[in-house]
Amino acid sequence: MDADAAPSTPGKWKMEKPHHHYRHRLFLLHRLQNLPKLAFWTFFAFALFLAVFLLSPSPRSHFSSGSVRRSLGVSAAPWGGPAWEKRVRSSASARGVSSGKSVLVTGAAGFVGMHVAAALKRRGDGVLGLDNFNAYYDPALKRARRALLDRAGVFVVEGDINDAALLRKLFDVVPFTHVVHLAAQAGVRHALADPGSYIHSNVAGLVAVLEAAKAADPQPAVVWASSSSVYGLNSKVPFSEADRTDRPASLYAATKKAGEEIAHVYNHIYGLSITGLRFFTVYGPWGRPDMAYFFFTRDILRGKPVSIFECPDHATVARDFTYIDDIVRGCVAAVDHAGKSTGSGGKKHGSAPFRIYNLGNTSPVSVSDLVSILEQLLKVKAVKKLVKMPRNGDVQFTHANITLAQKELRYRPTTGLQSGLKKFVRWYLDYYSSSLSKHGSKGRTTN
Ligand SMILES: O=C(O)[C@H]1O[C@H](OP(=O)(O)OP(=O)(O)OC[C@H]2O[C@@H](n3ccc(=O)[nH]c3=O)[C@H](O)[C@@H]2O)[C@H](O)[C@@H](O)[C@@H]1O
Repeated sequence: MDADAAPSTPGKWKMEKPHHHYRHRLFLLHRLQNLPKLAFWTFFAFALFLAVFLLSPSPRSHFSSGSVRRSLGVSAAPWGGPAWEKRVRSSASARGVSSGKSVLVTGAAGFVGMHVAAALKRRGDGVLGLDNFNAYYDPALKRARRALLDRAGVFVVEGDINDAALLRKLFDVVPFTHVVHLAAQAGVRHALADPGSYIHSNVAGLVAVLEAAKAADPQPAVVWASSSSVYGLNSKVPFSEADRTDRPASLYAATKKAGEEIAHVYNHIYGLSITGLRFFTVYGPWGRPDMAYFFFTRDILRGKPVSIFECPDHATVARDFTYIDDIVRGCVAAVDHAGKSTGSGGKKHGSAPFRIYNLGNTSPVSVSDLVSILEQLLKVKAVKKLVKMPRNGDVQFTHANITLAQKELRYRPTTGLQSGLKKFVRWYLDYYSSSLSKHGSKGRTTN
């Protein structure tokens, strides 16, 4: 017996007795007598295995959970074929004498994804988008963002980041230099309702993307979206990258924190260059309808009450709201400063950059001030309800220290909340009213 395999509590196993070849012969005899039975059970086990194999999902959906996909309303679009590959290649090809970057943007039909993809394309990079168009919020808004990218020359492939075969195919067709990974299950409070979707997208999905990047030749550099929410219950302000992030207040935050640790592993083992960006409450035109500034605007216009959270001691709840154009500049700078991955064939050949930056605005504004600005811009008085902050994963306060991003990325936010919201409101009125006139009273929904 292997000494290491022995139990630590003596007397639980009986030591083997001698004369074991005599017992072995008896055992063989017994087996021979039972041969018909044995054949039956072998056949039965094989049939069972075959049935399970045939009924199980194909390897294409290896990482995906069918129920999660269905609950999110994700539809798998067909992909592949010479015409599709041609479109993928052409979208991902850098134009003229640009830096020659070829970037895969995941979550390209999302808020930040659309803006980043458009900005990279504008300056001449090749850009391919990927998005699963799930129904977490109005997919029509995502399709409108896709139409905008389409006009800009960016093809958005419809597919899930958990589809390992699709990712492999994309890397086979295009030697991407960079991946900007923005696909995620966002929203702090929704994690109470659908925890599985956060694990599916932010943990399993991130691993699927890093697996594809690690296996690609050449390996791309990866820039991805973490979140200010990783600071959780940290009370030291402003939040610096070196501060504690081991006390998340929501499952969303926990999955983003897990993502940072997972990213470290892929950098350490496979030599992937990885930059994590901690976004602070990003807002602006083409934003997300699940965010407070967005649905406050809708509710104020409809005369519906808006709930303003406050802490039990009446302390204000505040956010370091950051305008989308500032975030886009931060993302593009992160791409340009990413440095190279060093691995090939799944092996690391030297150390590669591993970085984390805060991208915030550095001036927190209370939620009640946010509502006042909206009232003034919309010229409508809000019906305000002060509500004790529910225990839903929200934290009281966020405030970014951006010294590191300033130094290394030359990141300098320039838009204050008042002027940023002005641009958002202009877009909102235009987007929803033009839709109203096009589609009659049904209009666009902002769910
Ligand atoms: O910074 C981030 O990393 C996160 O920013 C936002 O999360 P959050 O800051 O909670 O943004 P909102 O959901 O728009 O909430 C903004 C503020 O309004 C408050 N709020 C929200 C809803 C409500 O009904 N009333 C209310 O006062 C929240 O407590 C929060 O202080 C995004 O939703 C996350 O996806 C993102 O990762």
